[in-house]
Amino acid sequence: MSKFIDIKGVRHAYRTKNGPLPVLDGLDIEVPEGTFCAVVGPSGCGKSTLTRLISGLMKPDTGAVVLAGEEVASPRKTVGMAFQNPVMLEWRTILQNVMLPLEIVAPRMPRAEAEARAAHLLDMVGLKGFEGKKPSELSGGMRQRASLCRALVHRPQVLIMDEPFGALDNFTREDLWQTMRDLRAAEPFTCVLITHDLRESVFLGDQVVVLSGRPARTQYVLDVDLPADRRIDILYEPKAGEMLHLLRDQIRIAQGRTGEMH
Ligand SMILES: Nc1ncnc2c1ncn2[C@@H]1O[C@H](COP(=O)(O)OP(=O)(O)OP(=O)(O)O)[C@@H](O)[C@H]1O
Repeated sequence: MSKFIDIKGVRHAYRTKNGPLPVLDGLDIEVPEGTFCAVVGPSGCGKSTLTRLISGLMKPDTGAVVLAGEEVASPRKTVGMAFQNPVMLEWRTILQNVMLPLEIVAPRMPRAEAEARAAHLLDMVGLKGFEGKKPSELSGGMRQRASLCRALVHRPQVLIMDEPFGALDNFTREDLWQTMRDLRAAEPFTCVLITHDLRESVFLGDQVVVLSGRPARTQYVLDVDLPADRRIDILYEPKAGEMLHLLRDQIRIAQGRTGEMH
């Protein structure tokens, strides 16, 4: 499969008043089209910086981020983003919030078509009947579902998610993982997910990239050889268990804690 996102030899340092702070140092990630890449690594290693580079909000000092054959040099309209705390506009209904990217990316799309597209996605994530509610009338999990719809409404080339389920309780989080799986099955997209949750990375990922401690390089890449229509139960099976052990060991190495007991 061709690489859709190609991150090659990326190095980056932030300029701070105390001098340069190297954050990424030798990052190589290849994400084939239509696949899901989960990125894990120690706290503060540079994961969010990576999302800024892919979305074109920043350019690396050296190396390149190539998206669909083109080097990313400025912010992209064809990227959808979802974060831990979805910012929803309280004066707009859920349907109107979900439609927002279409107003920016496809301003000529007839309103009825935009509404139908947004309503279809809300239906898919189980929010049929909530289209007319205001964001504050929804639970955190429901708001995150709506935020996923908003990130996907304009059919982005790439969906970037930075800890989108981090603030949710375990059961809601697992529900959302299954929603993600169903959304992908219905409308394939290429995705990069930043997460601290190894179970999440194995359940959702086609590959899991482990970053080293700061400055981060690509330390390890795990191919998640599990069926695409996986169910939560699969996480309790030996194959997934082995992957989770391996990832935990890799995180320990990334944290520089190789000598510790398991
Ligand atoms: N704009 C900035 N200017 C200077 N330093 C920054 C800037 N943004 C991030 N940093 C620093 O760069 C390092 C990496 O930050 P980043 O947010 O990418 O890490 P992260 O892996 O996403 O962190 P976490 O796991 O805690 O979410 C941190 O030490 C952070 O303080």
